[in-house]
Amino acid sequence: MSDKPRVVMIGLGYIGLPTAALIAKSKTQVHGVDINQTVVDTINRGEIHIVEPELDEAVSEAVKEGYLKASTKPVEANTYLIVVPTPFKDKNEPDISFVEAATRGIIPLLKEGDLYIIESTSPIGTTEKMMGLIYETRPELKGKLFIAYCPERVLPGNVMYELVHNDRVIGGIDDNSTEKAIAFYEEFIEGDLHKTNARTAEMCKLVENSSRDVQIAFANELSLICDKAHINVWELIELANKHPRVNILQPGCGVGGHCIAVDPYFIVADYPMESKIIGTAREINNYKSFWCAEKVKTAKLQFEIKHGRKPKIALMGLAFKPNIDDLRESPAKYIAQKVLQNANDEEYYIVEPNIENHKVFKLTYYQEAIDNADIIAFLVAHDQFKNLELSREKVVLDFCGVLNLS
Ligand SMILES: NC(=O)C1=CN([C@@H]2O[C@H](COP(=O)(O)OP(=O)(O)OC[C@H]3O[C@@H](n4cnc5c(N)ncnc54)[C@H](O)[C@@H]3O)[C@@H](O)[C@H]2O)C=CC1
Ligand SMILES: CC(=O)N[C@@H]1[C@@H](OP(=O)(O)OP(=O)(O)OC[C@H]2O[C@@H](n3ccc(=O)[nH]c3=O)[C@H](O)[C@@H]2O)O[C@H](C(=O)O)[C@@H](O)[C@@H]1O
Repeated sequence: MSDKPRVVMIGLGYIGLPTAALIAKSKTQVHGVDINQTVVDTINRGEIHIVEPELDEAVSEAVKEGYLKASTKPVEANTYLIVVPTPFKDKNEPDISFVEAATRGIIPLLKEGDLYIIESTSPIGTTEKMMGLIYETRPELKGKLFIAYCPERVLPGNVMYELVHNDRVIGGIDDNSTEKAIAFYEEFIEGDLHKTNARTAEMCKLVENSSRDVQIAFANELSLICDKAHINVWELIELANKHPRVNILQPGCGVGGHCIAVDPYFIVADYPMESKIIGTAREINNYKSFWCAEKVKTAKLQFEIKHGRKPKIALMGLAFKPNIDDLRESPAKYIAQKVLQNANDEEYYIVEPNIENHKVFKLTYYQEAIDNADIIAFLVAHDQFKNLELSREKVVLDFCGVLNLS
């Protein structure tokens, strides 16, 4: 067993578990903590509870070699990483209660010289707040701990690669904390490690995702304008992007996932007067989902008037983005819920090729839906939906450009 610092990783989800496995790979003993007993048991069997390429081998090896163990309670270590959820509450206010609970859980274990790092996406000032909480409970440790914030930037689906190769931004509550955290990450990260302070690092994460949200909002706004102007928005963007300094993103049926659709609110909640573009981008991206649902309803009515019968409608995709099975904050799911409200289930085919069963939606195989539907609404540009043969009689609503991008 190694003499390197023992690490406690609190939160063993989409980010905490891959990170724990990566640290364990460098022969550092990692103690993973999760409040979910099923998660803990699964990991201790060397198995995983989430879908992420290459994670199963990494966890199985780390557990087999004895470098990764999980439990529901933290143990004494030298380094503590907080990687728990940071959702939002009503009125789009950030909820840091998980970070606080995780921090409270380790306060009794802390000793002089320990390193405490928050990786959870957090509103500005969270690291300072947690420092306050720690020193309020353990005043004898004041100034004797290293405290830092280091946001995670990995893209789901490519986590094992990006964990190692992405650059990281590391901000301590003082220079010594930053240096100590850099020395820790240097052990297993190959990307460049950029030094800053905790508040800037917190803001940096929020800004990265807000920037993407704003850029997608621009594309979604264009799609609304182009719909009225009878211009193919996909062709338009492709042409505009031929300019050497223009790079417009793709419109879709809204922005989903528990990061880009959430994190910008962490800025807006604290700085509502100053964050006009960020707030408006959120509104545009949310509105785009509503607009798509209304388009489906209108197409249905028009069909009924024209043909004197109710159409069969296929909703293609439920996930929050292409080729994944994650439905968190999914605009496609929102649209499906919206159009199914007060509708007869029999009128709809719901298709999600990355999921076998869903507890609310009855799922249909995509080819069956395509063959039998009168109206086909593409909500997510899954690979399976590309290059499909569609009869000319069908009404096609391509909200995600899957037919144009094929
Ligand atoms: N999933 C992603 O793509 C990315 C997520 N992030 C951020 O990383 C943080 C974690 O996200 P995920 O790993 O996706 O969340 P997750 O929901 O997959 O996992 C979090 C885990 O923490 C556990 N947990 C909650 N409270 C706890 C506590 N007090 N003690 C111990 N365990 C506790 C939960 O049971 C869960 O297993 C969030 O702040 C998120 O915004 C950042 C970059 C990418
Ligand atoms: C700045 C950035 O690229 N952040 C990444 C993002 O991951 P996520 O999977 O949520 O991002 P994404 O692929 O842009 O998808 C978000 C949403 O935006 C939509 N989307 C994306 C690109 C585009 O041109 N048009 C569009 O409509 C997607 O369909 C999806 O609904 O958020 C992650 C996070 O913070 O959890 C972060 O680690 C990732 O690096």
